[in-house]
Amino acid sequence: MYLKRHNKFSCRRNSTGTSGTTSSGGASKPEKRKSSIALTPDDESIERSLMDVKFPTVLPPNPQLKALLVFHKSDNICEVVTEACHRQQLDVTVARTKEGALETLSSTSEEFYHLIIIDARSTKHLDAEYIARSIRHTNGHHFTTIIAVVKKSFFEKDEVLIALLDAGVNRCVPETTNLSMCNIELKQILHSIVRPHNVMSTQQALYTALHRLKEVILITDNHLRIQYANRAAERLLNMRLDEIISKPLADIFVSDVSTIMMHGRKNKEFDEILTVRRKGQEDVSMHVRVIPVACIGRTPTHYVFNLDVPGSHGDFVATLPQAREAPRGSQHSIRRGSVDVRSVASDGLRRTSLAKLTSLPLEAPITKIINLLSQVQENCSPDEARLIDKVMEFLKREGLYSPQMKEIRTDDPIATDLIGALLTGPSLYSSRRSSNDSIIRVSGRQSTCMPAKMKATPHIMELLEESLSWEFDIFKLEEITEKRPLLYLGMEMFRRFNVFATLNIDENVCKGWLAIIEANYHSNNSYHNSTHAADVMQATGCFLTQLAAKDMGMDHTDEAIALIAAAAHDVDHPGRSSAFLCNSRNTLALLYNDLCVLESHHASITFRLTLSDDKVNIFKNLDTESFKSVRSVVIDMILATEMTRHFEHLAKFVSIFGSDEEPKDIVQSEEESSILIRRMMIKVADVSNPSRQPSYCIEWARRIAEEYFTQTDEEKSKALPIVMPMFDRNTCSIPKSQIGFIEYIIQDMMHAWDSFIDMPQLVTYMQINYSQWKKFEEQGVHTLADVKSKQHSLSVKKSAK
Ligand SMILES: Nc1ncnc2c1ncn2[C@@H]1O[C@@H]2COP(=O)(O)O[C@H]2[C@H]1O
Repeated sequence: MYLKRHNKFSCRRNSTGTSGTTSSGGASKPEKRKSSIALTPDDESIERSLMDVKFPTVLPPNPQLKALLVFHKSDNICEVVTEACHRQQLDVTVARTKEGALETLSSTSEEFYHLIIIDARSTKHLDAEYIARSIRHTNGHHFTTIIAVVKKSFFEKDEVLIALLDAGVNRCVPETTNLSMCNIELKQILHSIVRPHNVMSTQQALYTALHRLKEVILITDNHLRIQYANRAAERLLNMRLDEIISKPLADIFVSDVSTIMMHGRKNKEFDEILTVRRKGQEDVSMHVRVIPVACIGRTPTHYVFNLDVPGSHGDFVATLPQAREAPRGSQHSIRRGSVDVRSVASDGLRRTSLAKLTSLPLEAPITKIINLLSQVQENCSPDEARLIDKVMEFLKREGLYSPQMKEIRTDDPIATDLIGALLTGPSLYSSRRSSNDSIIRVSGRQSTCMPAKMKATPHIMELLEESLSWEFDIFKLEEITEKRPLLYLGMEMFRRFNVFATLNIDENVCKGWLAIIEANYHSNNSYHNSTHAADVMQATGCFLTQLAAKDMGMDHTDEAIALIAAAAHDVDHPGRSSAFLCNSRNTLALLYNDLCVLESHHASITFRLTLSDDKVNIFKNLDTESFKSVRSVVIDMILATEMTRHFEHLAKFVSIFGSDEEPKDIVQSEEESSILIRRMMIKVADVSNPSRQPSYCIEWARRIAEEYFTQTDEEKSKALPIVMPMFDRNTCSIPKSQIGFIEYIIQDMMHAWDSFIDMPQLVTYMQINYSQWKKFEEQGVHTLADVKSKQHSLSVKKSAK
């Protein structure tokens, strides 16, 4: 139990500085109080002189101080302490027991105190040592001042006082019934301990800001020995903090740094391009600004270095790998002891770190411009350089940095064909004239509201028990549901994730929705059919489960949205690519101006179908605002599956979640983070087939190859431009296409997602499949027929076991 006594009005300094007392129960309105440790005349002069110095000193304003008094009863000592606190205008809370005191500081309580005064006169009623130790062990009480009131006689027994100080007490004060002595003692404590603690906590905030800064900051002492380095400095130098601290500055610069001190002695800033030495990496030229700071006396005691990469402006440093001993994999995966994938894939698919993303062929045009400007800046006058700095400031603004694919260079023409077709936008489509046959037959399907008959046989139910396993057999479900896997799996997922309750919707409406969505997938597509949709939904269910298990779970609405988007993300896919639709002047390409043609169509038709009939409208019970927000997230997720922006989505995700820190530590709104996670989740689910177990992976590869070949067949027969000429059923090597797909699209993405979500099986299966494709390639397995016969022999072997 603790008693809270706000004595805000019982004693306060009036405007003339004299003290007056008002009744705490009085109805008078509280005046705005002067801060609790008001600056004394001495303080004010200190503040003035600090204002005069060249560099700002951190003097945060005094907050309203809060004190917790832990006294088991209100005897005369306690009353004197309480009164002294009131005189110093502290906001006082009293606790009578150890439990009461600790309860107010517990993690669930929002209370915090600048000052805690514990009655340590006897251990009979209160164990002051225990209380102090517990406070120090409670998060967020680093800068709390703890005072122990002890018996005068204790000052002869230093072991008692030392034990208290060792437990975290800042000062032991003798008991007194003399109010003015107590008042003076308290004032001294406020000035000499509480106030510095307050300043230190502000400095801690500044250190945190420095640590997060994209620019590199180093602070040295007056002998140019490094005292502080921020995280960007660790990244730049490719060294850990303990390797950097105390190092002479000369060790990290190739350029001569002796002139820095000459400038410093004249209190002058230094501003030049210097070359930095980086451990195990190439040297890099940096724009170095050095500010000398005199903390004591007149000559510089410290130098603050601000290093900036000409051209890439900090973003370069942000994407550098964190200095750490991790020959492969993130610390995250090593910590959890993930499978040694090298042993599985010894043939050379190396585990790449997320930093490899920096070597992806991405370059924003803005980077080129900034590089050119930096070159100009090196040889111009200081005034011109300042102007260029300003220009670069503008150019650094968001939106100008969206990376685009540069030229793709692979050794293999099949990979070049595939990656080019997946990642390039409409400008690269051939402009050759072509037949304008529409291949989309949306009308007729669209208005069909399928009766959602379901017969969940024991066999289906048994299979669905495993529906959240990464090894779930989606092809078996396709077979036993007679090609209606989406309906059955969808209902199971909706049930498991409580979607009926979340959307406040009848199960039958959900059934109807899944049925109409499934009916609008083309069952004659070998790949983009409802089995693919069910597969993506199943992967999404696995990811949602894992996120929840890792305490990163989404809320119920977001889970429902993710499942809905996954189920519908390819609805009415014609089995031809967007490029094909553009080349053939399909109505959809005309409707969407050749931009994100398929994905725009999937999103649009999802809502057209859903809103077409109340019997399938799973959103009908949402209010207008909720519907708007659900709709926008579903659309965003479906559009994220568009592959031309693959690297943009991946790079954004890695830049936020790529380090080993918890996402919450990174300055990014929760909503922005959720968007990145949701996009990445559906993207990974969409192309997770190379990370499924080998027999499924081969089957998916066979299906997508068949679909690509059918497109090429049609392009040939209709004399259309051939989007992927290498995907000719007579000549194409399927293993080669899979090797390229894994190397260029899948690998980095799976590593990034695994590092975030902790599902090492994604990487392990990918490695195994990669090795398998390499082996097939060596064995001369190329065509669909070859792959089919391999599948056959593998399944025969499996059933013989
Ligand atoms: N195993 C695979 N091999 C080659 N391409 C694939 C494979 N899996 C998915 N894709 C492609 O990746 C694309 C992702 O978006 P879509 O589903 O629209 O179309 C998909 C296919 O074109």
